Amino acid sequence: MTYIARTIGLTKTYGAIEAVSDVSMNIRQGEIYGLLGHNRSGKTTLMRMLVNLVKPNKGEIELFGEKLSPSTYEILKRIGSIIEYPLFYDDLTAWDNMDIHCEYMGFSDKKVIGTMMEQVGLKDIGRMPVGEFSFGMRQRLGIARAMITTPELLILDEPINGLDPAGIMELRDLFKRLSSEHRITLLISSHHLGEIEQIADTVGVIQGGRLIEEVAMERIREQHHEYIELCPTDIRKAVYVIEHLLGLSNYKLVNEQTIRIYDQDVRPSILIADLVRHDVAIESFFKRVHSLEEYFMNLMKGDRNFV
Ligand SMILES: Nc1ncnc2c1ncn2[C@@H]1O[C@H](COP(=O)(O)OP(=O)(O)OP(=O)(O)O)[C@@H](O)[C@H]1O
Repeated sequence: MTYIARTIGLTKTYGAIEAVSDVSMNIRQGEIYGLLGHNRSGKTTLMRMLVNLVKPNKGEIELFGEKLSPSTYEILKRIGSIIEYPLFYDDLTAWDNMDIHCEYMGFSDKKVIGTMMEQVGLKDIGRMPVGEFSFGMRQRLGIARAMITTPELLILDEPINGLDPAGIMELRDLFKRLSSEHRITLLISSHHLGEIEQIADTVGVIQGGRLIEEVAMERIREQHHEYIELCPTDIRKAVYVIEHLLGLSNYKLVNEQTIRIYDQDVRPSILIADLVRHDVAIESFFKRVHSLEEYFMNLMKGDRNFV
């Protein structure tokens, strides 16, 4: 397993506040890692430590397999980040802003500006002053700027905050493209469960500075699919009919009264009709939809700050 970034027991305190508490996170190469947590849960502090803007009190950070130290410089060039609100010279065009940034970075290949502007969908409006940009356009320009050095890891703190639905959709597509077409690893923080759920391959849930969960979305989806639960009057007969006459094999006996059917293409009304047709009476029945939201809500113990 190749990890592009790892933290081991990372802790940062500000006076009496433990902003980040014993966090061990693992970001795999090429994935979109969603860091989910409500306000003041420690997301920004964690990200700032990853790029050496804040020094941890305890713990270690490994980037591209190398241990980060206060004097690390070279490996940080392989990372692009927007951790603060991206600032630009508003009177200058997007293109000029990018150009100035290239000079500042000592980066000579300006052709790359065009490529980056195209990737974030701003090529045609590169000559427009940034002051006339919408919030979403500024965010995209910020991402283009963070990508100018073609980073392998892109760290974005709450990039969709304040965007309208169209802007959110555009950024979501951009993130997916950066990950799938350009093989860039992304670490994205958000307090929007729905957003993280849609884009992330791995989700890290941070609460009160602690990483309380780190899990592949695929695993959560596998574990939380829907099922039909029914209590027939004669469970043996019901099992016989379900297995031999209806050909369903993905079921489980929960106890002596209850059966759960996990086959996803079974329509409840048709199942009941089929069972009744084979003389199996049903005493109770319900369809369970265990949503991802429910999973995370349980994890956060009903923390309603998530939307
Ligand atoms: N420079 C600082 N000095 C003192 N306390 C700080 C500092 N930076 C962060 N904190 C505190 O650390 C905790 C975590 O803050 P952090 O900004 O990392 O959380 P966050 O999840 O990014 O929240 P938000 O989305 O509101 O920025 C908060 O209680 C915050 O007040």
